[in-house]
Amino acid sequence: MNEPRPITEVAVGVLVKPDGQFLLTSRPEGKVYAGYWEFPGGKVEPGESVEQALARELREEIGIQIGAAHPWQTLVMDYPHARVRLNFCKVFDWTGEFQMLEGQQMAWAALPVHVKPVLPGTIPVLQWFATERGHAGPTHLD
Ligand SMILES: Nc1nc2c([nH]c(=O)n2[C@H]2C[C@H](O)[C@@H](COP(=O)(O)OP(=O)(O)OP(=O)(O)O)O2)c(=O)[nH]1
Repeated sequence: MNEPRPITEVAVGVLVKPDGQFLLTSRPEGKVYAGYWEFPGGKVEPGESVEQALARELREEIGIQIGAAHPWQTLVMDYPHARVRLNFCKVFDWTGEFQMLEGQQMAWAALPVHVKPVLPGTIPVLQWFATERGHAGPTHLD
């Protein structure tokens, strides 16, 4: 049997506003899946917890300071370029102005999501939201 591919831990932030809208950002030029929409986050560095990595990534990428990160769901994705474990955390509190420090775009979204394309690893999150919110019908546009 083949050895499983090594897994890269990724911390992902699901920022939710009081009205239920959630933040999506586009992947910057130069990264794999450039232009695809996702929840902001990035790889956990050695010695960091998921919560620490999330706070760092959101500070570096979108310029905000987050309050508590609430672990929500995890998902392993096997991409051609990597095998990743996405650690999705909900975040309800943050301070600072949003700044797209890597030239991304941002969008506050609701179901169904209108920005496209969305990253494959983002689609299950939209389905979790749909279940949580009793949303029927498509979660995003193809
Ligand atoms: N941030 C984020 N990454 C996701 C999501 N869904 C998903 O499959 N991924 C994948 C894409 C990448 O393979 C990996 C995240 O790595 P990344 O390239 O964004 O991480 P990073 O900011 O640390 O990048 P770098 O230092 O390697 O440039 O997780 C998502 O919703 N958000």
